[in-house]
Amino acid sequence: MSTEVTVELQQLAHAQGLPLPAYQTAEAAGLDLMAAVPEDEPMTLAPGQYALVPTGLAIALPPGHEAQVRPRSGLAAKHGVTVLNSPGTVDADYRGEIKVILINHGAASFVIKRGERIAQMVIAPVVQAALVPVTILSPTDRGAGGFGSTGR
Ligand SMILES: O=c1ccn([C@H]2C[C@H](O)[C@@H](COP(=O)(O)OP(=O)(O)OP(=O)(O)O)O2)c(=O)[nH]1
Ligand SMILES: [Mg+2]
Repeated sequence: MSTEVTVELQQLAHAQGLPLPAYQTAEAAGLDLMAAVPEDEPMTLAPGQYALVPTGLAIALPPGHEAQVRPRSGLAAKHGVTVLNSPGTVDADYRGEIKVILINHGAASFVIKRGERIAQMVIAPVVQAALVPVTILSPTDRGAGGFGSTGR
């Protein structure tokens, strides 16, 4: 079973009437985020275009956690629509509206209607680093090899 943390959720005025995000299945990792665009003003992404899409939601995460804004595979597979900065990072101390930067890599225009599930949000623990400046790093077998150094 997955672990559970309590996250305060604020539905902003322009999201009133939309359902709150919910896990779609028992072990789902992500909460679907909905577009809080006006009912009479859907947003259209022309091919190659990107935009900041409002969700009408703000959250207060417990310290030591983040929310990752990730694409929905269905939108990517069917329409070429994805999250431009994926995974977007929502910091635990952010109290503003969560927004999704959607980009249309598809060949056709993509219309985002109010309530459309545009991305998903995964809550995850965060480890902060205590950085220790050194002149020489501890050695390993790999060393500086990378980018295909172990062969194909
Ligand atoms: O997809 C995203 C990514 C970020 N944010 C919000 C929450 C996050 O805490 C804040 C800052 O995000 P980030 O650190 O990625 O952006 P930045 O360009 O570094 O801005 P800042 O200087 O405000 O940190 O913006 C979103 O709503 N959606
Ligand atoms: Mg930042």
